Amino acid sequence: MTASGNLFIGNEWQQGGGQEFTSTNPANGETLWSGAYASPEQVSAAIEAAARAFEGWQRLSVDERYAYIERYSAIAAERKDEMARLISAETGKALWDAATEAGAIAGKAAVSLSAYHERTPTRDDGATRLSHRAHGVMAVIGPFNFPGHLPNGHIIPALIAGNTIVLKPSEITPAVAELMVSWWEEAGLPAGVVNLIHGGAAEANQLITDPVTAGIAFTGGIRAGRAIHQALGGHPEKILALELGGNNPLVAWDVADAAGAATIIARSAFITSGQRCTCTRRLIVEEGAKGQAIIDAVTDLIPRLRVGPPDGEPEPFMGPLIHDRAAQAVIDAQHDMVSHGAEEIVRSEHLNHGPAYVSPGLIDTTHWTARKDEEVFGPLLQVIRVPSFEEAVRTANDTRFGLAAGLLSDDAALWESFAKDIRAGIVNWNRQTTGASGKAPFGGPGLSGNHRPAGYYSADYCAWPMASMVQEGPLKDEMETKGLNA
Ligand SMILES: NC(=O)C1=CN([C@@H]2O[C@H](COP(=O)(O)OP(=O)(O)OC[C@H]3O[C@@H](n4cnc5c(N)ncnc54)[C@H](O)[C@@H]3O)[C@@H](O)[C@H]2O)C=CC1
Ligand SMILES: O=C(O)CCC(=O)N[C@@H](CCC(=O)O)C(=O)O
Repeated sequence: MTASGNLFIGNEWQQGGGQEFTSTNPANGETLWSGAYASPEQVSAAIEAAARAFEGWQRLSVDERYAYIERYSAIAAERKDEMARLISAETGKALWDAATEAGAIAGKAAVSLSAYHERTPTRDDGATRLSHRAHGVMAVIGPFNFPGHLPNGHIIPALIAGNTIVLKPSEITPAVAELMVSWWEEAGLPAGVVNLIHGGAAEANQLITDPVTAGIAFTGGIRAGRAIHQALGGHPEKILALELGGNNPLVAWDVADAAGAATIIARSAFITSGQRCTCTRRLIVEEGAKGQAIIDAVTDLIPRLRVGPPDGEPEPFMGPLIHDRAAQAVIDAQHDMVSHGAEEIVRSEHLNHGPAYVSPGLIDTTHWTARKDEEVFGPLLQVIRVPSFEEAVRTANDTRFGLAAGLLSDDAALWESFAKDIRAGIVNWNRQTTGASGKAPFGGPGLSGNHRPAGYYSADYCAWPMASMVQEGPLKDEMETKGLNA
């Protein structure tokens, strides 16, 4: 935390008045950061500061607002190594993986500006006019797994549109949020345009239900997403964008290069230790020799994936999970599957590096009798063998979620058919399910969100359209009024 405090309200750093908490490096258990949650009064003060700033901020032109954002992005680009090291230390991501996130933070501004112009165009033909207006104070609530890039992916489009922000990052990753907010301060942003509070569910709930908060951009799991949706029931006046999890399928069918497929599968399932919402959770293959060849290739590859300290040499493929409870949850999920008929192919195991580490696991859940359609947020990949491609697509769609899906196949006709029938927002062919493009919308149907995709379409939930019919003055009413007595 900064010398003067860990909350940023109205451009002042101040100590949190609520419960004290710490952030821990999952690779070694060391305390990385300590601070305190915002008190209820401080949550209110942050909202008030953002509300005061809104009037002036929304009156600036897009170009004027963007000038601040460009300054922030230049700082982010200059200091991306520092950010990568912090992300890696706070989340346990391999340093190379954290560096891609730090790069994405720096690269978000330009793409968000084109998205704003494309998605919220201004039109004026003399008689009708279309413009877009900001909502007001927007709450941004972030997850731990992309503690910089994902909140940043809400904040920048919201600021371009003219909103002001109260950010509540994950309580597991406060330090990354703090560094990011210090860059906004350094960029000279007017007081109150971006505010930072820390807290958990209670603080988030106060923030979103405050009558002044006009919009909520949330990225996280289904449980919190549902709680927010319920808390805002009966409040149609608030814009709510929920980016939630997935139980993402990857179908491998008619692929000659099984080893090549295996590397794509590994990058889909195990990158960031399986802690991406886009990670493949279910690998669907053909019964018999063809499917077995894919499974064998993945089985051979798994021991080659280096798991170790995020900054280790040689560099690891993946580091620890976010904490030891997350690691244990993977082991428990695997145990639950095995006790209901699933068969371990490569067992996910605790590793000597520390309690937050587990190795990648591959498990055949074809005969799992108590199948759960839940996101296991870690490096455990389920295999499901099916007799036909139709059954593969049916199995892929057999989920309440709908975030990402993929097909690995040499057959273009299968891809065309897959793309027509699969139900997911991100659907890839011969590419990993992870690593979505910021130039595309990011979200999906079902329990993966509430139909307000982020990424390129974030501009949509950051502004509302204003339609005008206009006639230049002086006023002269030339329209006929029917039913009017002379
Ligand atoms: N679709 C997407 O864009 C993405 C989705 N995710 C999902 O996020 C999850 C992992 O991140 P986590 O940090 O563990 O998620 P989480 O849902 O536990 O926490 C996310 C945020 O919600 C807050 N929160 C928790 N309970 C709340 C409540 N009742 N009301 C209001 N706020 C509450 C937390 O304090 C935190 O800031 C996974 O499920 C993953 O799939 C992660 C990244 C991207
Ligand atoms: O908004 C964007 O730039 C694209 C979204 C994105 O970066 N997605 C990442 C991470 C999301 C996650 O899984 O937490 C991805 O697709 O890997």
